[in-house]
This record gives sequence, C-alpha cells and structure tokens, in this order.
Amino acid sequence: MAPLAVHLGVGGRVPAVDLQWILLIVGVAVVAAAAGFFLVGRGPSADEPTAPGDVLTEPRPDLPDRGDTLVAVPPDEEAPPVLEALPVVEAPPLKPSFRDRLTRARSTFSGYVGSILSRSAIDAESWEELEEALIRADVGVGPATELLDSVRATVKEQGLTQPAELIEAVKNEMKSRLAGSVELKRSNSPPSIWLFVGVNGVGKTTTIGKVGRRLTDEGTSVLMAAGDTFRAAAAEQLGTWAERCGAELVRGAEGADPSSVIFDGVAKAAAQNLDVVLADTAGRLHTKSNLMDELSKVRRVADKGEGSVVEVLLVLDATTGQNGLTQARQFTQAVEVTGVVLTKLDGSAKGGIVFAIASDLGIPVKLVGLGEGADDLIEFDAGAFVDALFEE
Ligand SMILES: Nc1nc2c(ncn2[C@@H]2O[C@H](COP(=O)(O)OP(=O)(O)OP(=O)(O)O)[C@@H](O)[C@H]2O)c(=O)[nH]1
Repeated sequence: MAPLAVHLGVGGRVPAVDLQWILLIVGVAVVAAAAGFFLVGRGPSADEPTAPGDVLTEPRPDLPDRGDTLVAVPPDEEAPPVLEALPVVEAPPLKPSFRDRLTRARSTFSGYVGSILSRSAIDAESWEELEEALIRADVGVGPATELLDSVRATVKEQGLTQPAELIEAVKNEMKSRLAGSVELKRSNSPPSIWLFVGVNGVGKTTTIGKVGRRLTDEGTSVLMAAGDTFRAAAAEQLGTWAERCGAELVRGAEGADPSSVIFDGVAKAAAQNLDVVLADTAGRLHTKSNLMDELSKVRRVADKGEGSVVEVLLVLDATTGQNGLTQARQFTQAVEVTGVVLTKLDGSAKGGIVFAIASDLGIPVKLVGLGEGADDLIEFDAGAFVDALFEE
C-alpha cells in the first residue's frame, strides 16, 4: 500500500499502516450493525405504536372500524400491499325509538316508580303515588281511577305483595288498554285518500311530509293535496316535502275552496293510477262551528270522485295534554276520525294523553311524531311505549 498521510484535526498526522487498521475496524463494525438489525426482529414490540400499513389481528379502538378483514402475517413473509381505502357507505338513518325520545315523559314517572320499588311491600302510599304519577302524566282522573281499579282487582286475585309485581301489573294493564291495530287502511279501488285534520300548528303538514317519505320509500306512489289554502306557506311547505320524496303535488290559489283542491288532487291521482292521496287541511279551532262544517264538506267531496277516504287522521300535539281530548271530541263529531297521530311526544311530559284518548273515545293512536326530522315518525307500539315510560 502506498504511504498516505491523512490529516486529523488541525495538525495531526496518522501513519499509513494505522489507517489500514482503522478502516478494517470500521468495516467490521458496519457489517455487525447491519446483521444485528435484521436478526433482532423486524416488527415493532408489543408496546410500540404500529406504523401505517401494518396488519393487525385485533381491531384498533382508536381507528374507525371499516369492516376490513385484517390478517396476521408471520414476520419473514412479504407484507401484503397496503389496503385500498374502501368507499364509505352511509348507514341508513336509525328509526327513533320511544326509549330514546320519551325522556321528558319518563322523568314524570321515574321518581314515583323508584319510590314504590324502594318499599318492602305494596302499601297505601304505593297506590297514592301511582295515582299521582298517572295524573301528572295527563292520563286524566277518570281513566287513571279506572286503570287503578283494574290493577287492584289483579293484585287481589293473584295475591301480589311485592312492589315490583305491582309495577308489572300496572304496565300490563296499560298495555292491554292501548292494544289495537295501527294499520293505515288502503282502499280496494285506488287511490286511497288519507285526510289530515287538526287545530293550528299541531304538525299536520310535517306529518304528511313524513308519511309521504315513508310511503315513497317503500314504493307506494303518492300525491299530496294542499288543502290548506288559508296559510300560503303551508302549500310551499308541502311542495318542499313532495319534491323531497318524489310525490306529486296539487295546490290551489290562496283562499281557494279546500274541497275543490282536494277533489282535483284525487282526480289527478286517479288519472295517473297513483296509490295514495295525502290531503292536508287548514288548522282550525274545534270551537268554530263554520270551520268544522267546512271540514265535513271536505270529507264528503273527497269521497265523491274515484277512490275513497279510508283514513281521517286527527293530528294532536302531545304537549297540550288534556286539551287534546276536547279537540278530539269536537273533530270526531264533524268528521269520522279513524285514528290519531300524536305529534311532539319527544318534548312532552304528558304522554298519558294516549290513555285518555283510548279510554274516552276509543280512537286508536296510529302514528307518533318523535321529532322534526323526516324519519321521526313511527307506528304506535303500546308495549314499547309503556316500557319506555317506566324505564328508570
Ligand atoms: N318536536 C317535534 N316537532 C314537530 C313534530 N311534528 C311537527 N313538529 C313541528 O311543529 C311545527 C308545526 O308543524 P306544521 O306541520 O307546520 O303544523 P300544521 O298543523 O300543518 O300547522 P297549520 O297549517 O298552521 O295548522 C313545525 O315547527 C314542525 O317542525 C314532532 O313530532 N316533534
């Protein structure tokens, strides 16, 4: 090797023979380090964070689960290609449930139920608390007394002594009083006409929108007839719902005769072979006899053409409590009401009105509004409703 002089620092010199040794040692060290890297495991240790692209056997709680299938790969197999991001599929909206939306109504009941359950036996106070809970929930004095009389008879007959048994007996009695068909009828000769009636602002137009959405989603063809010619914005509102769900719309000029608008709607639906006509009517005070007469006329005229009126749905606002019962009585006299739609139950502590309607008028509650959204309408389910009221 030719003698070389290498400068170290400012003035140091290293002899050529020493330099060869240094190069040899450095070379060996590099080779040893590289071998160590490959031998001492390639994956991260259990407590090291995983790098992107790593494959896991367990889902990572810190990552959204996209449903990808992840497979463990032995350390010396070649890693699979990184998974392509899957397209995000939107989940269908969850149906609202009584359980989630009846928090206000439940809050009326839960204190009483807790107190009754905390006792060691059924005593006089248990009955008093039950009665108070029912009246505060707007079941009404008459229906509450009737209901508790039946429960007393059951308690005696079956020799019940435990508070939990008492609560179960009350729930069963409530469920049996509310049981009934919630099915919305269809006419044998289409179109089926469903008329929506009620006082101002109870949610008629919104309910028609929600019902239209449900029907069109299941493949039923729908026409919405804007029979609320009194409030201009109502027809606009209905038009928006119709557009959103792909329903036909018939509307008249402001102040037009609502009977003729609905009649035209039925005629158009018949001409186009549509299945259901959802007919809106203006909100009216049940105490105004001329307006109630107008409603009787709407009902008669709607039935004159093809198809027939198979549902007259009285829309009631659950937050008005016992007043809803007075409305129901008056509307039933003007038009034969076939079912009730109870709206705004999501914001009401007065869910008990359901019992008052069932026992006083024998009209079934068929639909329930649990919010303002298009999907916030469900069929009335007596079992789920009563269970939700009593949940602690
Ligand atoms: N929280 C809640 N709000 C509702 C529900 N149903 C309707 N609403 C609201 O109630 C208000 C009145 O609804 P509308 O559909 O305009 O009532 P209407 O009966 O057609 O009114 P009029 O045409 O004036 O008689 C609106 O703000 C709706 O969003 C429900 O189930 N829950």
